[in-house]
Amino acid sequence: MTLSESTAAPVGEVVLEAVGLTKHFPVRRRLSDLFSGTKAAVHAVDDVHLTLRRGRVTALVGESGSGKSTVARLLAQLYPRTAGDILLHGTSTKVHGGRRFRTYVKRVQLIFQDPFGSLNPVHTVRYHLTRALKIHGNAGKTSADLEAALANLLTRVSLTPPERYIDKFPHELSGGQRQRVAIARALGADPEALLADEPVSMLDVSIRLGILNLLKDLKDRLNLAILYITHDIASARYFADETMVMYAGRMVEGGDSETVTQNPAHPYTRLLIESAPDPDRIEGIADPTVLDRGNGEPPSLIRPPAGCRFNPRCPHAMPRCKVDLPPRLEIGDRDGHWAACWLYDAETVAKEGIGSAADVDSAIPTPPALTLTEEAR
Ligand SMILES: Nc1ncnc2c1ncn2[C@@H]1O[C@H](COP(=O)(O)OP(=O)(O)OP(=O)(O)O)[C@@H](O)[C@H]1O
Repeated sequence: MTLSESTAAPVGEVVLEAVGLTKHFPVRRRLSDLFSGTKAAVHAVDDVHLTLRRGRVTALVGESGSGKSTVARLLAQLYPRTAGDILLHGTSTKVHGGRRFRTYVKRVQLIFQDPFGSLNPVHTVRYHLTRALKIHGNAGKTSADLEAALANLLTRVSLTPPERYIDKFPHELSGGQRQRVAIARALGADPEALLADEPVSMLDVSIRLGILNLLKDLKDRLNLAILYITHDIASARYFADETMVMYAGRMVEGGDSETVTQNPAHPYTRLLIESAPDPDRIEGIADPTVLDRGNGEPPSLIRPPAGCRFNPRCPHAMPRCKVDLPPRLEIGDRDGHWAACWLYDAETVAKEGIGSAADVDSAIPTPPALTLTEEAR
């Protein structure tokens, strides 16, 4: 088997789309819920729209609990969705295990954050990769084909020479090498899309950039569509073509990565960037006053706030923000840059007059240029 290097599909071709994707996890009912007839649920993901294209990385950024991993698991069809749709090459897909699931995961592969947990400690690299190749029909017909395919996979993730790694057990490898094996296993399916859920967050800081560079190389050579999930918005600027920001289960801003990270529009994105570790700030840690200005904690997802979910923390909240959910509004600086924020609706601002987008610029100045954090280096 040879991996389909730079396959014939054009760069930018849409592979996977989330359309109004929603996931509510039911929570155990209390006695009072029984009497009131309410069904409590964690609103983990609400009305998410995103598009993954060949040869492009889309970053999904947000703080812990914002729903990023749930989006990845929904796209991987590991969870049934509450509402919305997942389109693979424009066709609605809903699979529950079995052959249809296998056909789906051949095209869409998930890489987990923990390379320790995702590889079985009692099996060698050879076992893990052979299994992936066989399951997805890429092992060839002869043992020589299989050996060539195994060597090809290990070479593709820069574990060379392959014979040095092929018979090792996971515990004999470093964290970075294990993550490379996990990526090679995903490539064994010869997929079109990779869903990378915080692929470097559990790795030693010194090897993170190597794994991100590997994914970038795979994107280019194999023309893969990559979803890169991270809480580190600086690495999104470095690695992703497009960045989407999530807050409390909803998308709040999106656009090309350079614009979203250098000219963020949504007050939440600005706070996220200001609170990102920055080597230029004292000891490289976040300025504690920054998030204070944002007023505390993310909201309960069992009873999320009405209107914009960021309104209780937003220093610029207007009365309408507490009532009406803001739609995606074009910012106008770059094609495709949008924010779900009433500050970009001239009519609302004129009527409620509390703080226009221009006022936000002076109150929360556009943060300084983001550099790749020490963490991601
Ligand atoms: N199986 C589940 N049952 C109930 N609630 C869940 C389940 N999985 C996730 N949640 C809740 O859904 C919300 C979103 O979680 P999710 O893991 O998707 O966020 P995240 O942004 O990926 O966070 P992290 O970066 O910490 O992984 C959280 O409130 C979480 O507690």
